Amino acid sequence: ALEDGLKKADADPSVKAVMICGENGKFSAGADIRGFSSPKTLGVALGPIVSLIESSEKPVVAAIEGVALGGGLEVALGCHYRVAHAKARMGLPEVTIGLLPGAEGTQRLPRLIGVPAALDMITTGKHIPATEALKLGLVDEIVEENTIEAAIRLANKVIGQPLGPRRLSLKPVPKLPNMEAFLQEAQVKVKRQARGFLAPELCFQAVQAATQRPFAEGVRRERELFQVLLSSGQAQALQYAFFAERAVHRWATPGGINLLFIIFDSILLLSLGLGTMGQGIVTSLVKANIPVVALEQNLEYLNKGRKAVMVLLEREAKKMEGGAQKLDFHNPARLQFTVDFNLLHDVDLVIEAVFENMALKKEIFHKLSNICKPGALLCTNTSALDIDEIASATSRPQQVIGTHFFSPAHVMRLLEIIYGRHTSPSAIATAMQLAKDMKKVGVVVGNCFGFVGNRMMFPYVEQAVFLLEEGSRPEAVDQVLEDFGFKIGPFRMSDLAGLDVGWRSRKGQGLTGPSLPAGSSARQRRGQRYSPLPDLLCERGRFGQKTGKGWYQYERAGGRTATPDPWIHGFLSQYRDTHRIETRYIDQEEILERCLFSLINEGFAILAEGIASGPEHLDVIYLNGYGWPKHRGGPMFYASTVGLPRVLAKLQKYSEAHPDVPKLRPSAFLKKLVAVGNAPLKEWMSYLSRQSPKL
Ligand SMILES: CCCCCCCCCCCCC[C@H](O)CC(=O)SCCNC(=O)CCNC(=O)[C@H](O)C(C)(C)COP(=O)(O)OP(=O)(O)OC[C@H]1O[C@@H](n2cnc3c(N)ncnc32)[C@H](O)[C@@H]1OP(=O)(O)O
Repeated sequence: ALEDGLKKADADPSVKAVMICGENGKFSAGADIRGFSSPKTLGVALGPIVSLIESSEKPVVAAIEGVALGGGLEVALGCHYRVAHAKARMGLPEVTIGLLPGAEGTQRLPRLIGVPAALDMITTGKHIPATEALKLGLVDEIVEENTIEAAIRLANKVIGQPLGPRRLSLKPVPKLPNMEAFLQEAQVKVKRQARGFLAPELCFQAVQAATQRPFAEGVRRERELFQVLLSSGQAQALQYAFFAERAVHRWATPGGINLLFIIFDSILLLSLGLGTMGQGIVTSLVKANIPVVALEQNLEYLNKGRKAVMVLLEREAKKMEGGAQKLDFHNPARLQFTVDFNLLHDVDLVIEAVFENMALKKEIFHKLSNICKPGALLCTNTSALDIDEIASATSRPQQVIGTHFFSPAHVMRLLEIIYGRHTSPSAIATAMQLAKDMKKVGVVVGNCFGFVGNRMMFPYVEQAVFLLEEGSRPEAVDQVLEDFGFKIGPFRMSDLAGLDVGWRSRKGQGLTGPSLPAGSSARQRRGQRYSPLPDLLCERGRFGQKTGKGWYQYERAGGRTATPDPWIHGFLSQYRDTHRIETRYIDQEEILERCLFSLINEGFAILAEGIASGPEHLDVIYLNGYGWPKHRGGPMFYASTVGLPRVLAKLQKYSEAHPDVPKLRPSAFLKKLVAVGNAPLKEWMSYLSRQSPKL
């Protein structure tokens, strides 16, 4: 349509200028991402159309409203002038779906805004607001009112002016005094951050080509690099992740109810407990512009919590400086701190974020149930506790729901939303809307120990520790998983989170500590293999970073630089001698497979039990809450790329070698999917004959 329109305009002498805009207040979100997996649509090349726009003999003005992203912004870059609405956003987000701007954007953008700014936009894919675009010179004008009228005004004004200087392909890339050194440094940074993710590096190479070659040759290079990415599995994984994130917004209860109207504007929210999680939750709520009351049990905790929240909010306000939105946190109507439980009468929604202890939570929910107004929704922030048991302490279990935030709660995007046996659809809808307003990804899951994310994490961590017993070292296991793409491996993660957290939970479950029955075997619990290694470290005061020693040693208590610890190596070998464990060399493949396939196996069990409604839900949880490398699409997508028969065969092999480890025993659902001929991921759920009552 663009091509036809331009040709018509060129041929019609009564047309003096052209304005390009989008429909319904949006310029363009770029190419249809679904089209990248269908070879038919790839024949339509956008680059030549952008060139056609640029070569027009009549001035072409882009009127940018809403978004101009990817191919959409590339179209705008072909125009001779760009006018944007003040609320518009622009960006080249192709890198986030595993690609690079493939319609000459990598060659035009550096010519317009310079290499450093272009490189930043193209390698990160960030969206920038119109105000920033104006400062960078990406747009010529921003308007508060009618963008289209403003663009037409500008078009009329420039009729007859020379177009040569407005054609970006004819401009040289602005020089930097130290271009070579700048590029070298930028490449090192991109490589370091990418950890096996191809697109940022190829984006870099495309921009580098703009600095080294004439425009046409740069475009050729851009196309070559685009093709490399297009055929890489990484682009498919990221595009799957894009749609998976949107699919989790669609949820349904067992009765098929999936949406109720929630009016959320005037909600007053109460956050109960101002520990680390509470502080992050309050910060996120203020950022989402939701009026919030923060309640603590005594003044000492309240003042400590208030101080910490203020530090976080000041930091957030700094980050938002220059943007359209301001953080309003000094206004008591938006944020107040109190120890007065009477304020509970007025709130519409409570998020309880006290210590992870069932007795304490039940006591609090009993109190909430008595004080809060009838319609108020009661959310509990828990990472593993039974929602039904917490709800049983109230007279309104239909309004009790789990909201599992991830630490730090003002940074992490994931919010697991856990419904109990009695939770109503409107409670789920409200929690989902809250997630959206907080700019988080809400994923609705069923109620079981550890819910989805932590339940899948347990076998992964368990395998990592078993590997140490059998002969590996913390740094070897971490290295394999970090090479796979995780930001940090399981042992570095455990040191960061604190080994005492798991220790407390295992004591609570009677797996260690005083409640462990006398005469229990050191390495068996309830007939299954158990490793006491983490408990032994805790007994020696090695809690990780906070004590300066854990699976690694640190420069000091609270230090962050992990160094392999010879003490741990000696301790492990003594442990193996004591328990007569034969030490063997464990290769990288076994480390990777045992950790990942046991996690994936649990994922299949979760799907079969109806705890989550599809593999996309599990993948979105892992991508947004557990640092799973985005370019691998999430654990279940990864399993589909490895091939389910291979995953099954490996689990069978490891399970035979370790018959006392139930989490290595292949799930019946995985076996079924292999038996029906390695069903594609999209069809997995159709092979579950009977939906579990949990759905
Ligand atoms: C003028 C362009 C013509 C293109 C011709 C094709 C030629 C092909 C030649 C290749 C040359 C390369 C071209 C270019 O360099 C490559 C690209 O442009 S890749 C695409 C880049 N764009 C993006 O990555 C944008 C992705 N979208 C978003 O960031 C957000 O969706 C949004 C636009 C900011 C809107 O956010 P929200 O308001 O929160 O809404 P949703 O996210 O829920 O989206 C609503 C709905 O729309 C679907 N959707 C959004 N963008 C795309 C897209 N680009 N392709 C397909 N579908 C898209 C989204 O999935 C939602 O639908 P649902 O999944 O809920 O059904």
